[in-house]
Amino acid sequence: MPTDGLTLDALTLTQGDFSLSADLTVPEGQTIAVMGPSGGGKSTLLSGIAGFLSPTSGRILWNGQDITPAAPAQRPVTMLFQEHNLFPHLTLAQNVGLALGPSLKHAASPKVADALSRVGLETLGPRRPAEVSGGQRSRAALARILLAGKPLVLMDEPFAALGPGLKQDMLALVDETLRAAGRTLLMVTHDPADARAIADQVIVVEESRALPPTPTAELLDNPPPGLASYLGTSARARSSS
Ligand SMILES: Nc1ncnc2c1ncn2[C@@H]1O[C@H](COP(=O)(O)OP(=O)(O)OP(=O)(O)O)[C@@H](O)[C@H]1O
Repeated sequence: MPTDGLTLDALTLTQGDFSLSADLTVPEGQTIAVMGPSGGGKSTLLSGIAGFLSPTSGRILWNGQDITPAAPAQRPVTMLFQEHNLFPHLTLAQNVGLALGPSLKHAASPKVADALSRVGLETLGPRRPAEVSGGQRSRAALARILLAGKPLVLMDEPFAALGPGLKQDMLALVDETLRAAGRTLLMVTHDPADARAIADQVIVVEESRALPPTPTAELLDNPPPGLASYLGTSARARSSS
């Protein structure tokens, strides 16, 4: 079994009477789209990897090291939710500075200025989240992830609330900045266009299983029956464009 990257070794995750199994490896540095029908277990998978949900069996390894017993903060993992988790009473610089520790003094660090400039927010550090646009809030959340320095980044439909143009811009920025930083990204999305835009491979989550990653074009050009019916005609329309 390869040891570089994320390995889910005979993993079972359980929520109520729902159970998800996974036995797969994600190579370090890759961008992976996580796709599948609603209720299939995509968020359950991310919660297990992040450590919010303890597995009922199996192990989670990062670069060969067993992280299954580690608390979320001790894992090499950071997670971005749709609402981005910015504190409304703090400035963008203070929010980004939290990646360096709980003191608000980190807002003045050159590292925060650098992270803000990498996402195009160099002048907006003093503003609060309510004083910037939705796209700019997404950028601030991405800056915090870049600064946090964790090698594995999880995103659960991160930009669903943005309009299509803005979403594309954010995906391009995520791709550019996380790849440059050598991060491994698992991103839940319902949109095959998102996967085609940035994902090297896709993990399909359906019928209580997370399947091993498959190269994006190969999978979306010829989806297995379960994924094809979930994607409907949209995947075919996009694959021919
Ligand atoms: N806290 C919980 N307790 C019991 N069952 C849960 C809990 N959270 C989720 N489930 C169930 O687990 C299954 C998988 O849910 P999950 O949220 O992982 O799916 P998903 O693929 O992310 O769906 P969606 O695309 O709709 O967000 C569902 O059947 C859901 O009802």
